[in-house]
Amino acid sequence: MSRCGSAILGPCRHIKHKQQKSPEFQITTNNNEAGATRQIELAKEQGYVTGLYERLDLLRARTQKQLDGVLAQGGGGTHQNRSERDSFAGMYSERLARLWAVENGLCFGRLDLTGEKPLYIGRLGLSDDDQARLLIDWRAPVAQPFYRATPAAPMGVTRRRHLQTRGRRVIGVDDDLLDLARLTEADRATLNGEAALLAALDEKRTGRMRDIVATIQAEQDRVIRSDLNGILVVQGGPGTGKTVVALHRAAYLLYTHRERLARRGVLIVGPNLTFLRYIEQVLPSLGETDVLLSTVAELYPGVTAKARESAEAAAIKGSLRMTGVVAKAVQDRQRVPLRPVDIELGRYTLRLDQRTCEAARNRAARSRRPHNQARSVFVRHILNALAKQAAKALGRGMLDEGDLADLREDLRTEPAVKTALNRLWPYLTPQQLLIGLFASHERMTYAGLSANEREALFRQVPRGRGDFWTEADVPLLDEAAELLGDIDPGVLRAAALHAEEEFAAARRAEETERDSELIYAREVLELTGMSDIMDAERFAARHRGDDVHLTTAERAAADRTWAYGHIIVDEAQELSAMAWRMLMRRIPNRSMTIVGDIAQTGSVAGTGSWGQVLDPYAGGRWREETLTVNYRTPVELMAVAADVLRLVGPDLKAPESVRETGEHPWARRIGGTRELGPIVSGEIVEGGRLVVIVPASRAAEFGRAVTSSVTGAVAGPGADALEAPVAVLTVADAKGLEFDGVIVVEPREILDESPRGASDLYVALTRATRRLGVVHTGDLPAVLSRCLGE
Ligand SMILES: Nc1ncnc2c1ncn2[C@@H]1O[C@H](COP(=O)(O)OP(=O)(O)OP(=O)(O)O)[C@@H](O)[C@H]1O
Repeated sequence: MSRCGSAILGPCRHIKHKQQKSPEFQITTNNNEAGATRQIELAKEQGYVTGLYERLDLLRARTQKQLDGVLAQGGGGTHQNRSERDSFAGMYSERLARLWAVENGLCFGRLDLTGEKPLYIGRLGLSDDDQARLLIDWRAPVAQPFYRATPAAPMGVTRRRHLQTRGRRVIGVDDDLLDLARLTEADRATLNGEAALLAALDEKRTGRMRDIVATIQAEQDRVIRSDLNGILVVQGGPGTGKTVVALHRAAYLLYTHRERLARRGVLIVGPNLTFLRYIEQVLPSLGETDVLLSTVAELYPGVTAKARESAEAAAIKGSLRMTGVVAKAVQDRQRVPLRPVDIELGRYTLRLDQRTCEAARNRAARSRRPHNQARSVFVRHILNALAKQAAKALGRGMLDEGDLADLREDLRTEPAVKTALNRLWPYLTPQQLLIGLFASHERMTYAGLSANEREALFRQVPRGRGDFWTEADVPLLDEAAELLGDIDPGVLRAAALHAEEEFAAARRAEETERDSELIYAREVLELTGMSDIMDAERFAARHRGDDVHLTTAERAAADRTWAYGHIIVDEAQELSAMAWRMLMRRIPNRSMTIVGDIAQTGSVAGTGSWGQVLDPYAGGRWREETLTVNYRTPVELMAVAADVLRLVGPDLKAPESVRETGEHPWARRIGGTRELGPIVSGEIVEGGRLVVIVPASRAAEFGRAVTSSVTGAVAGPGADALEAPVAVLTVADAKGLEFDGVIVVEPREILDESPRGASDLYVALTRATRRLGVVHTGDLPAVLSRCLGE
């Protein structure tokens, strides 16, 4: 027992810690007879499981044959024939993928029910040719008692058996006896209620999250099977299974509402790419592949938001006030010129005065259409005025409507008129709008940003197509897209044809014109950029129906206006108000699962309460479930973290750890960075994963110190960080992840470097499944000294 820890074990869960078994589960026999009975049970289960795999092989062979048959028909025939073949081929491929996905752990449980044949529970449902049930899908309603039955409420279950398998071999059975009156001597030989869970929790970490289908706990099962409709918030401390439960919920919802969700798709939003990598194998292992995993940074099609920026800039951009700023920035681009605009047309000069421009602008604004669509109203008004002037100039006096229409058309294609119209009311992509805004103090002032805000947000116009966009820009691009509306693909294509011409014009402009003109020229280039053209092509292709081969997730990812069937948000406390606004646009039916922990909020733009985030969209109509048991962090380590949690909020309650390991956390004072390497080397977990969590402001320095002295160590986020034996990460990068061992470096600096420093330190201290160490140069922060002090 640690100095600080105490064995706080779960409330009324059916599986408890080994040393804390409830009397019902403490029946064990250790003699030879029991060993023999156990072997007999194993052999029986092996027989059944072998039969299931034979059935699975048969179904795979049959489905493969059906798929081969369809593919052998080739690509000929009518459009209808082709489309039917495509959909059959899609259906068989999908079924085949599902049958292959369940190879590992096909069957993991058995339910013995009063007066009925046992039910075997597994990753999918199987029946024989006479439709007799062989295996029940874990998501089916009849499988529910496997996760929910307790001795107090057995739900008709007399025994719940966990089958441990390796490949196709049954290597162990592990029983919960729920109806003790029916206990036989043979039953007593295989009792070991909590073994399956503890075995799963004790395994070394591989850098990838595993599914928990065999050991879902009752409070988690309630969340997984909660109704599809409405917003469900799952609040829970670190390690309570929020992520893993959210993923199983996705699989459950797809199974239960397959048709609805297959059409509209499910989106899972995670905090960063490393995290998505960490969880990406869970759903495929449950046989579900057509789900879109994304970060907020990737939610705007065609934009890769990789650039970094200050926390201050991100916080400004995350605030709801930016809706007004973006709206003003659009207005700013609907200019009324300060002086009349002269348009040279050969021998004639036409003049656009301010009154005409203002009238055209007001008419366009009154149309209430987005900027790019309202442009046609503006253009019509201006062309009318110019046509009348031109008629006069040509000495043609009174013209009828037909003649005027011809004149308007001639003027529309005149380059000088086009240039004038583009300046007065340009077609704008969201990218152009924001690039122009952040590159100009004048525009930012007009949009309502203060001097300090302008200072934080100012960015030069990008020179190339390098990393320009940040994660916090993405909701702003989305906001701008709403206000600007689409640009007609025809216009974009025409613009592309003139790209070369415009490139030259832009270069000339760059040489001769003032700053704002330069920006304008660059924007023209952006407007004619290939990425926009490709999007337009894809858009057109989708409308022609050419995109049938895309999965729902792929189609959804390419379409900013896609409305999903369900959205799951993980680490949801980190999202800014603007990010929520963007997400809510993608889920008009508000069917959402939001998982997170308010105590772990690290982002300055993140949230301090679920009501604050959700009430504007759901008006109080959302429900909350709480997860209370920590499956990751052992008792000994959680005692350290609990002290820090009190710093986050004196009333916050740490989750109860399910395990004790007997391994005590340690703290070591060092003289300098040089000493870090040997300490890290000494903590490497053979065959497991170790993370060194460092203050963000010194990530590069500590990264170098560790990677230069520890073989195989990597610094910074990414797939390598998950796979390497040692990774050096900041708290933000380690959020949501877990490791066998954790070393937290300079906790004082982590506390001090952000207004949410206490939450950050809490997150850092709760990443370990087994070992925790703290390394510091100065004094240990007081909050750690109770458990780690001398
Ligand atoms: N019922 C269970 N059976 C086996 N393992 C479980 C179970 N529930 C949770 N776990 C394991 O506990 C660990 C923590 O789960 P998870 O990462 O989902 O927690 P979390 O609440 O999202 O944590 P955090 O808030 O710190 O990100 C994971 O390894 C997960 O697989």
